[in-house]
Amino acid sequence: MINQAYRLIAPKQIRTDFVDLPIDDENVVVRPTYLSICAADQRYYTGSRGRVVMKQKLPMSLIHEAVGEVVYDPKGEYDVGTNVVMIPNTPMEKDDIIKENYLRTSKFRASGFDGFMQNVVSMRRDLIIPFHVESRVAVLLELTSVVMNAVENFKLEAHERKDVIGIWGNGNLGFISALVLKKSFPDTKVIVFGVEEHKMAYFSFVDETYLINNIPEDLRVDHAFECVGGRASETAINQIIDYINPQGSITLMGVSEKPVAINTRMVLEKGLTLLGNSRSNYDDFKKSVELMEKYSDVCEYLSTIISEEVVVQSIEDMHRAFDDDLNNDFKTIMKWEI
Ligand SMILES: NC(=O)C1=CN([C@@H]2O[C@H](COP(=O)(O)OP(=O)(O)OC[C@H]3O[C@@H](n4cnc5c(N)ncnc54)[C@H](OP(=O)(O)O)[C@@H]3O)[C@@H](O)[C@H]2O)C=CC1
Ligand SMILES: O=C(CO)[C@H](O)[C@H](O)COP(=O)(O)O
Ligand SMILES: [Zn+2]
Repeated sequence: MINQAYRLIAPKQIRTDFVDLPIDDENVVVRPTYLSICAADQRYYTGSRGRVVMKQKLPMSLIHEAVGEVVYDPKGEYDVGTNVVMIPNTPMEKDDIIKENYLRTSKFRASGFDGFMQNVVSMRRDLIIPFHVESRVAVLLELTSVVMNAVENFKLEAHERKDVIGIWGNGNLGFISALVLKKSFPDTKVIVFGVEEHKMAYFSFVDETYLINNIPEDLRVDHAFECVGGRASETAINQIIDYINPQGSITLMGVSEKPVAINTRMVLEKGLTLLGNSRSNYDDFKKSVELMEKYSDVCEYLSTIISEEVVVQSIEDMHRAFDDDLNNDFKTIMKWEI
């Protein structure tokens, strides 16, 4: 079967490629319905990954945050029309110790192989999960699963005193991290730190918010989540080091193109633990689906960070979505009608 893949071939240039669609019993054909733009997609779209990496990765369909509906299942396990989330991490082997989203042999959609900007996607049967919430909110499942991965790691590695958790970064990742942490640790005080005052208004469910240039001198957190990324994560991580109690854990999630200089002398002096977190696996998605299906308020809060919904019926609409996204406070989603 011939399929259309909308591939980035150079910064801000998208081409329609006609590709063969693999169909066999191990795959289910899914038609994307909603796609959501991640900062990682923007780094490719705007070409800010640098020439060497761009050359290695392109041409490539973008987007790794997507839901869709089943259009064909050779084994008949899924009814046509079933809403499913598509898991972007594609493990090529099993490992008893290392999580599949960290295995160097795993492939990841829109990071070296085609993402979900396609007419239909042939998905491995073990990489789709049905859901029963609004699709336009369910499209945030991937980002939620990334937080689930990080919170699971935090539960395993951080000491048990969790009176105060600080989240640096009042954007998409910080918002969902705050939401999941409040549900996971209802007795813990969750404080969000950011730059823009107006974005703090979205964080009505957390205990306190502070602008980073107006933090009380004596404020302390037991643990912290860094949800900033880019060059700004250097400032954020060093500020966390200043405000965290000894032997606290710092959950690192922000992606930076360049190495980040941090105050390692104080990391040693306070006996801090740095936890690296990236992407997610099937179980993290399963927990995210259960979270959304169990708590209707979670879906309501998540819908507040959908800044714009762009109906995509042409390549021009795709460009508009990516261009608008650069100025949107939170998430830009695409209603996929091409
Ligand atoms: N580890 C993983 O698997 C994943 C990582 N990410 C990464 O996480 C990072 C954040 O993504 P996302 O939330 O979508 O991005 P956003 O831009 O939505 O959020 C970042 C937020 O941090 C704020 N900020 C900037 N500087 C500071 C600072 N010094 N202290 C506190 N807050 C600050 C920004 O404010 P302002 O906008 O006003 O500057 C913004 O609100 C990115 O690098 C992204 O690639 C995303 C998904 C998965
Ligand atoms: O956004 C993410 C997961 O949701 C990851 O940060 C992203 O996959 C990293 O990929 P790349 O190395 O291609 O930037
Ligand atoms: Zn992402």
